[in-house]
Amino acid sequence: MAQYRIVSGSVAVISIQNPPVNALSAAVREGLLLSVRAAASDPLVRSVVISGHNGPFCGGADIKEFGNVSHLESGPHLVEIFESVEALAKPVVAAIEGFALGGGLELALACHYRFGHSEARVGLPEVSLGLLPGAGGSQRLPRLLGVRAALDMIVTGRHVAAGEALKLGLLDRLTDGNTVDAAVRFAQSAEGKPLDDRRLGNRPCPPLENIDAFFEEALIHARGRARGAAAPLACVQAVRGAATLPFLKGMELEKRLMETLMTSGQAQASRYCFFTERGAARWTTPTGARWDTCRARPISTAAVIGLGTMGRGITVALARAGLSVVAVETQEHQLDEAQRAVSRMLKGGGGVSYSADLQAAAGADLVVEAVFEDMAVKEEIFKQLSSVCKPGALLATNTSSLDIDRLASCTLRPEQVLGLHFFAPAHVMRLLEVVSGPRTSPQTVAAAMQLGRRMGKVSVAVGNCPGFVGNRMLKPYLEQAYFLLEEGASPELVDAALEEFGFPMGVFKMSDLSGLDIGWRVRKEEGLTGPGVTADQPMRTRRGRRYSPLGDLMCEEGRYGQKTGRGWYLYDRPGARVARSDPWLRSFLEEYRERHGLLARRIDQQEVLERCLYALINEGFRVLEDGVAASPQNIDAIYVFGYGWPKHRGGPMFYAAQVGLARVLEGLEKYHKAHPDSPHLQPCSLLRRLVASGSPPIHKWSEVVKGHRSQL
Ligand SMILES: CC/C=C\C=C\CC(=O)SCCNC(=O)CCNC(=O)[C@H](O)C(C)(C)COP(=O)(O)OP(=O)(O)OC[C@H]1O[C@@H](n2cnc3c(N)ncnc32)[C@H](O)[C@@H]1OP(=O)(O)O
Repeated sequence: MAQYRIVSGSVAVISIQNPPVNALSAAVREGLLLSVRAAASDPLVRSVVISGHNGPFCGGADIKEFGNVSHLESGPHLVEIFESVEALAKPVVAAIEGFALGGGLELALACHYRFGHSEARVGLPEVSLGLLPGAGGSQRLPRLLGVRAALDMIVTGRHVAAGEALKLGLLDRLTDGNTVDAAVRFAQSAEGKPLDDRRLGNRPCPPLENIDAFFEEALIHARGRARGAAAPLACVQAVRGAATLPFLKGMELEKRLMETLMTSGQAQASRYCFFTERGAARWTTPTGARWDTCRARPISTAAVIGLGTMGRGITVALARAGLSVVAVETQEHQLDEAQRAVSRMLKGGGGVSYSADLQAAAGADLVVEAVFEDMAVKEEIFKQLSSVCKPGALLATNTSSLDIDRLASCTLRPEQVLGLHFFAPAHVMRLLEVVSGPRTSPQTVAAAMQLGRRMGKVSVAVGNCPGFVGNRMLKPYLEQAYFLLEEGASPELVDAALEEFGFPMGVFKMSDLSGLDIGWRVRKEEGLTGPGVTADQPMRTRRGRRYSPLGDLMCEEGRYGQKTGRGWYLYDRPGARVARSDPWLRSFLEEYRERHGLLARRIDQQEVLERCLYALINEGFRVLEDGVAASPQNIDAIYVFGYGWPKHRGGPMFYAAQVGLARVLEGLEKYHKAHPDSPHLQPCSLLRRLVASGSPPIHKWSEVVKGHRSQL
């Protein structure tokens, strides 16, 4: 798995061969070490070039081996191989095309020179796998770039483009031509020259003033980036080692830190996320249609109907994916404003034209309706689109919860109607829920999934039900948060618990950000509040179950969140972002409790987490049972990429498996006993069956789910 050949009489070219990303599997490591030894001992060889076969240099260690200690242990270790490379008495040049990531870049850092193609990118993304660059990267990179630049790359894990890498001094030269040929020529020119100074292990780290203060601040910053995640903190510690210890001592520290991370639940969860992200693309339907057999008609033109915040973001996302887009808004003043906003986001026209007439959608391959959440309005638009649009055009709605099938019924082409549930801001957020109704054709799903990929989204195929997967599961989570306020908690307490768990924002801050009026409108539509509710109905009960009117009361007070400068928190002015505690809210909650005879009790963070998260997870099991999501992995992808679930906790279903299904069941039983009027706390039958069948690992849950009707 490492090809070895001699070119130009004296250059050994070692080529890593392990498609698709030339990962450093046990076989590659074996081949690499043998090749390095062969080059060292062959008197005819005077220099060495290391490259990747067929394009990419190397995507790093083989992540598939990480869960399997015997694979990881077999073959030589990366550290040993890289030491041999660095120690070689002949110049070694890395020829980097495509990407050099993780162990791939660590290999390049062990080489004496680094040549890059101008379109290559390099990085140490281990942190997003819950790890640190554990094969010398945390010690060599600071010696090359200095602590600041190295720490930034290691803690963020970002990919650095070749141009920037050249400026940083990470790459020695760039070429637009054949990188291997250029590296071979250079290697020959370096034959016989001294190498001591080129060995990063020999170099001291460039000095840094106020080391203690610098690393204190770096730790605070790393903690803030991903709350509760261990890897960023370990990265900072390792780089501090590089700045303060001799190379070999630093390597020992790196090894100790890596050993702790490698076996941690967080690394396991992050790795799981890596594969769920990619696995979501492999969709299937109950009719047997599959991602790899179903042909999708390509989409090259699109129309977006409605240019509010969502419509603008969707327009930008489609235009950036290279589609020609017509953006339609029937209200003229809104159209002008939207045009300016979209142009700003696209930094120019970007293939978008504008119209106030729905007829402009006539020639589009795909239409995305993004008007506000009102079924009657959407039905009318779909009726019109059905006659305006060309045959074969796909008609999508960006609704976040309404019935796709009802909209399909307004058209003469129900098999071409689907939901494309984007998340705000639509041009930034990675998640796309691709929602099929019972009549949506597999070709329609295939086209949407392909388009999602073009837009750089994590697209997940889901079935049609109120709220689909993400918002359906969010409902019980929100509901428990409201109940906790009624029982004595404050928004600050609930948010602190969730943020400590790792969410970037607690539920109440999130609600202030997205606007309390959105949920209010949905509840009105569902008949839970508003004019349809008669005065004789108890305020805290709906349809025989506990109901909290807190959100409705807040909206009646005009507290919509950030946009009004007041919500669950107080803001300096409408649109401001910094949330402050609001004494008004405290009195409001006290009066509310008194009015309803509720006794405030002490609530701890554990109860907050268990009530909110277990209720959400329980609904996740119901989603699986109902066949609305194809797998627990798909649910987790939705939560990690659309709802801020911390990656180092894998997603709600993975988290349930990690906590232990029996413990989740026990928790739900306990809370349901205490709150029998809250059906979301009643453990669902799939969870019970999984526990009864011995809590199988997550990849085997589908065997227990089997037999249920798929909605996909
Ligand atoms: C003592 C030291 C011990 C351990 C040291 C560890 C250091 C490391 O190197 S950790 C790994 C660091 N590398 C990465 O994090 C890179 C991860 N990969 C990517 O970011 C991307 O895959 C990519 C390399 C940029 C390529 O992207 P793209 O072209 O979009 O293809 P994908 O769909 O992402 O991937 C294709 C295919 O390859 C699989 N794959 C990718 N990287 C790895 C890998 N490092 N190991 C194993 N497999 C990998 C990926 O899963 C895809 O396969 P599927 O079957 O579709 O899942």
